[in-house]
Amino acid sequence: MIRIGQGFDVHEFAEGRPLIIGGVTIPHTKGLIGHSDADVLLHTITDAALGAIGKGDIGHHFPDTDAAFKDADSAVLLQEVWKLVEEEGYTLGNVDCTIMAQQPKLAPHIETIKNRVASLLHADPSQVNIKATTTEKLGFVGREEGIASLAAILLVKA
Ligand SMILES: Nc1ccn([C@@H]2O[C@H](COP(=O)(O)O)[C@@H](O)[C@H]2O)c(=O)n1
Ligand SMILES: C[C@@]1(CO)OP(=O)(O)OP(=O)(O)OC[C@H]1O
Repeated sequence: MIRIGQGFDVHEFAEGRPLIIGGVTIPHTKGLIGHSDADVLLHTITDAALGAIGKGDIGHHFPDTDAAFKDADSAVLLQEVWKLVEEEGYTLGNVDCTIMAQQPKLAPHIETIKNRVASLLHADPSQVNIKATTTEKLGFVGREEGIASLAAILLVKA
């Protein structure tokens, strides 16, 4: 049995915030804001996993009106969702992600992010692919107002 899911998320930049992507703190002049730690990549993967098992979205499971999730570590939220995935009998086939960021340059951090995501999904790094792209200075990403992210995930059950 296989199940496919996709995810998309956007977070806005603000001064004085750490930039956390894929559970990794990336040195930059500003970070992303949200109710949680605003880890745009982990939110995208969380939504893709929930989509694959037909269980709604991140805001349904962790409402941004609930103080319990204020400044939440998005790695913990993903781990909770991954428990649901495993309870359904699925493991990761592969996940492919695209991060849209004009700045900072993410290439030096991709390997670290990939290893961290693989560990959160109880998978081998070869099952995780992380890509980065600018939007050629166009739109909100191009104006460095925020970062967007996309993911496609395949779950497999023996
Ligand atoms: N934030 C980013 C964006 C892109 N990269 C790397 O640069 C390559 C070229 O980007 P284009 O937007 O011009 O296609 C891209 O393939 C990534 O390898 C990056 O490291 N960080
Ligand atoms: C993660 C949650 C919960 O803290 O808050 P945000 O950091 O605002 O992120 P978003 O991508 O809007 O997803 C759902 C939320 O309920």
